[in-house]
Amino acid sequence: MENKTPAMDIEKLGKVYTRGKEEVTAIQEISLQVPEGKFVSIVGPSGCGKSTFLHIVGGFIPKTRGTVRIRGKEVDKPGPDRGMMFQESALFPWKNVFDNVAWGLEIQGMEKAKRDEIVEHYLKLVNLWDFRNNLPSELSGGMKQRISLARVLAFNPDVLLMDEPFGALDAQTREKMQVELQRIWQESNKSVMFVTHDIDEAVFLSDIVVVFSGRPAVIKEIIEIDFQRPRTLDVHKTQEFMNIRNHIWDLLHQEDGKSDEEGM
Ligand SMILES: Nc1ncnc2c1ncn2[C@@H]1O[C@H](COP(=O)(O)OP(=O)(O)OP(=O)(O)O)[C@@H](O)[C@H]1O
Repeated sequence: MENKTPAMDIEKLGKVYTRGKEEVTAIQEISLQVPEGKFVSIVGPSGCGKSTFLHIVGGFIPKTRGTVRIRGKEVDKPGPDRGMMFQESALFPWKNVFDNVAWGLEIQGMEKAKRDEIVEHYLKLVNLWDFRNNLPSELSGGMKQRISLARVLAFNPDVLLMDEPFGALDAQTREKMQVELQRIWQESNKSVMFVTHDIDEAVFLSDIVVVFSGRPAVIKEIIEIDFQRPRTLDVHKTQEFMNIRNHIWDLLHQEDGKSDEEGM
């Protein structure tokens, strides 16, 4: 059997937060392997530890136990091999779209000609090249998130970590962004770990959906989604999609109250 190094390899990860004298176990123990090029979503009850998990993989917060490897290399702090995207776009309001995407490359010391070429490539990939001279305030929420995505991709990270990136968008824009993200992901060929509250979003986008239990998080189930790509929004109407969605819904509702009660 082929034995390829996974893009992300999380082994026996545990996280305990300390609040004064109190200890909060956010993650009991999670092991997860994300194969190269796959799109993996994480869903789970509110407060179960999804963001904590993603931020540990990103190296933004320290783990208590376990190991995180990106393409076989152990990591415990942020690095250019991991690109992170959040719910809010965090663009510089005083810089135009082009300069927002160029910024990270500029501080890396990349020469201008090369930088300009990369920025043009990614702004075209997210279909916003015509808006390169606009300020973020002149753009819609969906456009801002596409620029954030262009900015992250411009760094050419090995893996993309996304924490509810469409959480602040209206339902229709959100669906359009899912279709766009699928296209961009297929063209860029990255491995993705995507945290969402939205079951439909997870099923539509993913090769694999990982369902977390209530806090402290463990993996409740790993579900493979094998609808053909590229998927269109019509896939929502198929019986198979509805069956998977209902199954995940049942798994999450078995967990009702567990995280919130303890997490208050
Ligand atoms: N800095 C912190 N200090 C102490 N406890 C924390 C800290 N950050 C998160 N927690 C606790 O850890 C648990 C998991 O939080 P986390 O934000 O990872 O969950 P989540 O599943 O992403 O939540 P949501 O779905 O609501 O976004 C919660 O009980 C939260 O209160």
